[in-house]
Amino acid sequence: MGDDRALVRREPQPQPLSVAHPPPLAASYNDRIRPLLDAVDKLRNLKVMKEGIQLPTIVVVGDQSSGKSSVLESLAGISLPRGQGICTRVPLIMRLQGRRQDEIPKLHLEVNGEIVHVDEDHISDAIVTATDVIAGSGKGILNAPLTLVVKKDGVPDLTMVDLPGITRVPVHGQPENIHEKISEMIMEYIRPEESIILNVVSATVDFSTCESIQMSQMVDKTGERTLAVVTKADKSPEGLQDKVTADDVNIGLGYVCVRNRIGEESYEKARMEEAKLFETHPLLRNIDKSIVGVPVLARRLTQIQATIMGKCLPDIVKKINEKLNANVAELSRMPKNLSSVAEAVAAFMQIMGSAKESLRKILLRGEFDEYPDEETMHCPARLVGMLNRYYDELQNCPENDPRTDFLLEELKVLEEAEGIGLPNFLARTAFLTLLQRKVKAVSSKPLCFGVRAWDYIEEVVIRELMRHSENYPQLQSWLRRAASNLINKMREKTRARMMETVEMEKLTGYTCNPEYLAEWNRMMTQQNLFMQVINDEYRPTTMVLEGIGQVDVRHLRNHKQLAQQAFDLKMRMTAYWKIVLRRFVDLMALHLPFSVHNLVNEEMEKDIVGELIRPNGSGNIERMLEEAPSVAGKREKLNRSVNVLRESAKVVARIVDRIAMDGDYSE
Ligand SMILES: Nc1nc2c(ncn2[C@@H]2O[C@H](COP(=O)(O)OP(=O)(O)OP(=O)(O)O)[C@@H](O)[C@H]2O)c(=O)[nH]1
Repeated sequence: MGDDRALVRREPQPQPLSVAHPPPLAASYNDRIRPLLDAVDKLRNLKVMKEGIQLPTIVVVGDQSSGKSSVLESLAGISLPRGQGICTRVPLIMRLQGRRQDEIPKLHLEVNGEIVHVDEDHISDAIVTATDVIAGSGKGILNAPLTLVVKKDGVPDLTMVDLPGITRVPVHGQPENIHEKISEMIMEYIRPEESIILNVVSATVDFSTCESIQMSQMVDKTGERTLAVVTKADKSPEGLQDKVTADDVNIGLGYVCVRNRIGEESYEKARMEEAKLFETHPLLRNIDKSIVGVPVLARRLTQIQATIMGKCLPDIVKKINEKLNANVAELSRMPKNLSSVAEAVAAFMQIMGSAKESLRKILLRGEFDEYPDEETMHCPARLVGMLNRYYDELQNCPENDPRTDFLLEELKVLEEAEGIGLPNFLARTAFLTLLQRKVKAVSSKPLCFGVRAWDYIEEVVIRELMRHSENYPQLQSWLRRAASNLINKMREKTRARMMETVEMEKLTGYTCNPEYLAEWNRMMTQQNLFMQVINDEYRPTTMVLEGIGQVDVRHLRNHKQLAQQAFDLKMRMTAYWKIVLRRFVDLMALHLPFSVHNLVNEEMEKDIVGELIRPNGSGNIERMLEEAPSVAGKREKLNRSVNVLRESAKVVARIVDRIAMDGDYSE
């Protein structure tokens, strides 16, 4: 943008005079704070915020016509654009710097990296022109800041960001979603903890209905970083004192009531009128003098600014260093350009090697230092959780509830298995028949569990392979497919193993676990009581049996003869069934780590590397030789970011040294 555009002639304006005589703060204080402000401004110019490092910032917000521009004009002693609709269409970073009285004021704008010098009379037009350059000449808004530097006698050393005023109804030419876009922009600026919110509200409205107040309450509930400037005290003096004392809207940093310049008044006249108003007006003169007037506002802002800077600086230094180290480390991990097939194969083997090592750590050894906060990657613990749920599912299978129709099934099986023999001799076939039915009822569960477990392992394996191959995106879809095929094979092996287990359990009832006999004996001690209940017609028929729960045995009074044997059969099966279920779970608990071990240590290499290098392969090795544009882009971005952070680290190092020499800045 050229100077000629900024220097559009207009009617001469009344000469803006300094905001306060004498200057609001002692010169020595300004001398001390200036370097800190310069350092933060330099960091802002370096766009360190794009690196995710927040800077302490005073953000000016307010509803439309709240008097936002007038407050900024009062502080800077210059004229800002005014007009219909929104004038501020881009964030305006205002850097105010005090000068000696004998120095001539200097103003310039920084537009898209270019400096445009301008004089006080034409600053308003220059801002309008610069805004058009940045955001186009329509009525739209854009989150691309414009910087205005004002070096002038009597202005406080302050940097503030002025944002578009909140408007509800779009005027002609404004986009329909203007309200949403402005709100988004405001929220982005006021959300960081490092931002101080300067909320401009008019004395003529109820504060609780102000949208800017409602927005700042969303991000600063206690109000500890919100300061309210109440404008138009002259227009609506009634009840103002009560409003600011009651503090219904939780403004933690307090209120400052002001009366801005009206019409074409000079700034000096405006300050005199303001002082007179708060001295003499019957409704305003009793408001505490520490919360009225533009000079007080200037002093409060510089103090707050110094405090927040002192508070944030150590954190900024820490974050810059952390980010710099992380980016340098990431740059060093970026792949070199590969120039031959041999180099590509070596690079691929390295990917496989490091992925395998990570998988050994995560899946087998349970070391999750790479994912301390991600529970899904704490694999052994997740697998144990899955096994526990699997055991619960097996135990709670409704078909195998021992209480439903207590002993009826046993009776039926015993009747069918009856042969010529001694009456108390328990037929083996009866036991096996029952066992087969029970195993059949749960037989789908081991298979489903196998599928679930491998789904989870697949997620982890693919995630690790993708992480280790992120520098070769051209390989990733093939690698994902190859890993998926391999896991399918593993899943199939587990399925075959589980089917075999189910069949084995159906065929033979055996255990060497002494727990079986101990449990059966314990439960059989209830047999006498059970038979008494069956035989004595007058006894209540519900009873609680250990290992079974509460049962009703009324229906068994018609089967007195076989009931005793059926009871025995039930107790054997109950004791044995626990062993069978544990065997299902234990076997899976041994099978899975063994399979994962094989997968990581043998199958992965055999399968995936084998496929990669087989003759007439898919050409993946050749593809590795061409660097993916996304990787080249990433390298460039990292280099840029490292440069910005190195430069920023130098800026903060200088200021930290200076603070060490001068002492605390926030006094
Ligand atoms: N009487 C009086 N009028 C004021 C005061 N402050 C601002 N005004 C007037 O209120 C109107 C709106 O003020 P602006 O400073 O343009 O308000 P704004 O919030 O920047 O407005 P938009 O840019 O439209 O959002 C103007 O006519 C100002 O002259 C004040 O303290 N007293």
